[in-house]
Amino acid sequence: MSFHLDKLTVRHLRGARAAALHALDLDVAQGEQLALIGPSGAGKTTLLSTLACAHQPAEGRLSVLGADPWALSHKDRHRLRARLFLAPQTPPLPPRQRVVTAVLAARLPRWSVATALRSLFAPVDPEAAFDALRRFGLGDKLYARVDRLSGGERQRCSLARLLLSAAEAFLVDEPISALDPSLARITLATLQQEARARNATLVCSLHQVDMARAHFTRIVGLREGRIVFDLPRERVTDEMIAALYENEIVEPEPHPAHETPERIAVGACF
Ligand SMILES: Nc1ncnc2c1ncn2[C@@H]1O[C@H](COP(=O)(O)OP(=O)(O)OP(=O)(O)O)[C@@H](O)[C@H]1O
Repeated sequence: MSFHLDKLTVRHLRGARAAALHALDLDVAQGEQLALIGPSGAGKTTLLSTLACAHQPAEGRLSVLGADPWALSHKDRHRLRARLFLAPQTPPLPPRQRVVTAVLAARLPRWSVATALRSLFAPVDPEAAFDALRRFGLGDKLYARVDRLSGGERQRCSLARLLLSAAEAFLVDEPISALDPSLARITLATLQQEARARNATLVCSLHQVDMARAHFTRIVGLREGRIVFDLPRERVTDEMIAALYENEIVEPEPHPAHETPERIAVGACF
């Protein structure tokens, strides 16, 4: 079992009355793949970072790869985290670094200090970084600077790190939020292939419900910090999806009257 949650409650602020996750029960077997869906603020990111042992739960029981992370010593919890890969929505990549160095950093936990230092100056295994980037359609960015990448390219650069990691579970937060439909499909397919090939668990939050239903066989719907459903995709109905997102669609503001060309021109000057 990769993850076992038993009545797990998580609060962002110690002592805060409102919990971000309320008494969640969830089991995820090793090698299983599931999509996490739900409206903004539902708790998807909080759940992923809790599974990554980044948030200490307030109540309930959590088991990650067979261990209670918060009963471990600091050092052992660090070792446990190294067996997981959390890909945040906005990856914290060092801005001035070359893509090749940023991707190879996924190997740091397995390198000696000498190898790590050497790789900063002359990348130790650029072919591996290239292969990982190529699988996400980014092979041509190997030597680009991270701060010159677009939002979608940064996201895929972070996912290329995942391929070079030795993680047994991938926790991926909205990996396709900045991608066009074709790249989104390639990206999800690559993540799923990699997870299958190494029998890693994949928990992936998605805002694109259609993509979640098309790619994942298990769908977990989260709303206001609670699991609303946890079902095989064929049992998830359109009505359930509508209820999950009910009242979440904000009507656009009525269009303002057209600006005169003069005003647009003045605005453009400033
Ligand atoms: N660092 C934080 N401090 C305090 N509250 C937080 C923090 N991060 C998230 N929250 C709150 O926890 C709840 C769940 O947020 P979370 O980011 O997990 O939702 P989400 O489903 O990932 O949303 P989105 O789809 O918009 O990314 C929200 O009410 C949010 O305001």
